[in-house]
Amino acid sequence: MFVLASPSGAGKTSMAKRILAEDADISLSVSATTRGPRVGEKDGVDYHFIDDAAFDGLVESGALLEWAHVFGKRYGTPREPVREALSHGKDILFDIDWQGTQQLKARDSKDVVSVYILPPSLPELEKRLRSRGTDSEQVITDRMSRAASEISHWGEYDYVLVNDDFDTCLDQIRSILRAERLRRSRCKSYLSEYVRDMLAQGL
Ligand SMILES: Nc1nc2c(ncn2[C@@H]2O[C@H](COP(=O)(O)OP(=O)(O)O)[C@@H](O)[C@H]2O)c(=O)[nH]1
Ligand SMILES: Nc1ncnc2c1ncn2[C@@H]1O[C@H](COP(=O)(O)OP(=O)(O)O)[C@@H](O)[C@H]1O
Repeated sequence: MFVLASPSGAGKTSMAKRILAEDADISLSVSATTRGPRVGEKDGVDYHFIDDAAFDGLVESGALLEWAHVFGKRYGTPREPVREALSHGKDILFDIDWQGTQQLKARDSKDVVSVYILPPSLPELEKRLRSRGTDSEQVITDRMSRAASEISHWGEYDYVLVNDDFDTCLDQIRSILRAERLRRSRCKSYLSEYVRDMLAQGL
């Protein structure tokens, strides 16, 4: 379970899209949300856009692995696609906030790798929110007013990157994925067989 988090506008969704496009071994956990779609966002691809009643239904039936209030809306991770991906040995990428990250880690901290993406500066963060061209002035002001409290959670993450140059940051994310996939604990059964066969073959 690979988590990318950041204050709104720092670039996590753009990074996630590039990783998902180039790496067939990782898929996106598509969250459910009560916020409306932005221009260009597709239902079922970027989010499952649902109303409050439908969200209540998901919470009550236990269909969400975690959920949280963010910017006055609700966002949550459907449980089943995560179980399905993990059962097939696939990695899964989460674009979720610090509350969701804490909930995932509380469930299974060993299998969660978390990355926090910082902006180079607050003015640059605001510039990116504006340049994205998807949010009203009110939404941008609201997100900027919460940036400092969002950023205060950076110390809870395994890796912390500064997204100044896009390609440098993307490459750092790729490196983290590559290294984490090589962790002994994740290759244990394969390595046990490999070492057993190698030793059995002798000199
Ligand atoms: N806990 C939790 N947070 C989520 C989920 N989906 C999205 N978020 C977070 O909600 C926040 C707002 O997301 P969004 O409205 O897409 O705005 P953006 O961050 O500016 O792209 C971001 O911090 C997301 O990472 C989820 O399923 N669970
Ligand atoms: N390193 C970067 N330099 C300049 N602009 C960037 C960089 N990374 C992302 N952006 C732009 O900033 C805006 C916000 O990025 P986005 O991925 O939507 O952020 P988030 O998902 O964290 O809210 C987008 O227009 C994106 O193209």
